[in-house]
Amino acid sequence: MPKEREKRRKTSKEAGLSGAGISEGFVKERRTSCKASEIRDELCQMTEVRLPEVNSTQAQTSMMEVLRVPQVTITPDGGCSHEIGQEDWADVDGPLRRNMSNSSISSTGSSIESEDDILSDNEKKSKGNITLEHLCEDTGEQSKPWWKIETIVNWPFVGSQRRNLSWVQLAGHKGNFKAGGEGTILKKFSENEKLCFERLQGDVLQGFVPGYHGVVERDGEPFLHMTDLLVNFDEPSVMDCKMGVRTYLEEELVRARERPKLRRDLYDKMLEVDSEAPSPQEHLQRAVTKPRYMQWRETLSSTHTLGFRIEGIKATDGTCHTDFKKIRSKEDVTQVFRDFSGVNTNILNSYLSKLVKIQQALKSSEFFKRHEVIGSSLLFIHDHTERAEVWLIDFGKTTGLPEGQTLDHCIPWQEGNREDGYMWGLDNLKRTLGSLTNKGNSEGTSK
Ligand SMILES: O=P(O)(O)O[C@H]1[C@H](O)[C@@H](OP(=O)(O)O)[C@H](OP(=O)(O)O)[C@@H](OP(=O)(O)O)[C@H]1O
Ligand SMILES: Nc1ncnc2c1ncn2[C@@H]1O[C@H](COP(=O)(O)OP(=O)(O)O)[C@@H](O)[C@H]1O
Repeated sequence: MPKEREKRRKTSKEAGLSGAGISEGFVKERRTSCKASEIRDELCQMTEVRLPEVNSTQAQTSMMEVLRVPQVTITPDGGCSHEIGQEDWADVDGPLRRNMSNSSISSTGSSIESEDDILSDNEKKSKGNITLEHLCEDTGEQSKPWWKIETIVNWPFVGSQRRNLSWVQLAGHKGNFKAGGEGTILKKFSENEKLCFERLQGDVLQGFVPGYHGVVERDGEPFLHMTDLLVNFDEPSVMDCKMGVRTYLEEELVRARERPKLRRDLYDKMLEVDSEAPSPQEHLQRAVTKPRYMQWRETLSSTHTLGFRIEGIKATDGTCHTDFKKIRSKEDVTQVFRDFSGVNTNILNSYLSKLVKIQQALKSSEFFKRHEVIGSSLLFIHDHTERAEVWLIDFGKTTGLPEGQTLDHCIPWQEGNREDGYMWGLDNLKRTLGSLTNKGNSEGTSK
């Protein structure tokens, strides 16, 4: 695997409602400077903005979305439409196709993509219940680490460990996880995620992320060894919420401009959801760039409107659902939470108090202050005992800022400021859950 790809191997995620579903502070801030129509026009000029068709009742919300997250459409010539040339076509359909999708704008930041990048979504994306393979022999030893760094931990694997593990993977790429020792899992190595785990040790957020046990090698491949968060639950219900107003790194945008790469797999994924989503040019080239795909996904879902989106759910009946791409409005998101929690107020209150603790920890976290948190998720887990927990997972695209720079995580993103809207999304998530527990809400099934 090319080194660069390992660095940014998708392990991904990230996020940000007020009563009106929109940050009032932000709206006020913009109102003082100019009218919405002027801002829109300005943005449309600065970037190629794709405004969704809206009816009058949606208009204000949609406008605010546009204002909060500028849409930057990357086209193959770096911003302007152009006729697709022979070279581009070769990239899309020819022998270079493998390289094409592994552009410098891929999630991994690699300039050469691996074979799995040309697999279809169904082939490469995990959709729920899986069996984790156990790569460890019962020798009581792990294979000799190839990794020369000192963070490798000799984790004491024991003979009684399970060979295979029924597990739930609601997002991410297939094959990214293996069973670890008792109560642990192995995730495909990413230098970036490793750095984050190391920096999180000792930070106030440590208690809110999976326990980290270092890097281990299995079958010649490095893995991050971490606690399986499902382990103390009995047939858990699980939800993955990807946090933030943006799901791609600024550097991916920059690279896409400098060296745009067309991806047929992302075009195909777009078509599966909405055959009218690609522009005429994109239909012609049968490919889109990754930022274009990611921005389309953000606008289609609640990422832009609420600063978080639902990626996947394992429901109480054991079924898994990952078809939430068009869950966008506050009402739709709330309905998904209603179904997920069964409107059990004990569970909802536990989730809420956990979110409050997470928010407090985030506010004082040095790690959070100094990182652009992209593609990270909050993992909600509860079971029939009404135990309910929330953890932060997936730091594959969480990136440290230059020395001295910090983020607010609430102010709107503008290219260059690296803001991610995580806190705004968390606020909206709390409001969504809170709306289901309001006193006087006859739906509550307090037990
Ligand atoms: O959810 P869908 O619509 O399938 O789109 C996926 C997700 O955004 C992945 O993020 P996550 O893993 O956080 O869910 C992302 O991986 P990155 O996080 O590596 O960017 C994939 O990029 P590619 O792997 O480049 O296709 C992208 O195709
Ligand atoms: N430590 C963990 N414990 C339990 N489940 C986890 C853990 N980490 C990840 N998962 C599961 O795996 C899925 C994908 O995880 P993630 O870290 O986002 O992988 P990727 O980087 O491939 O996107 C999550 O949606 C969740 O279901």
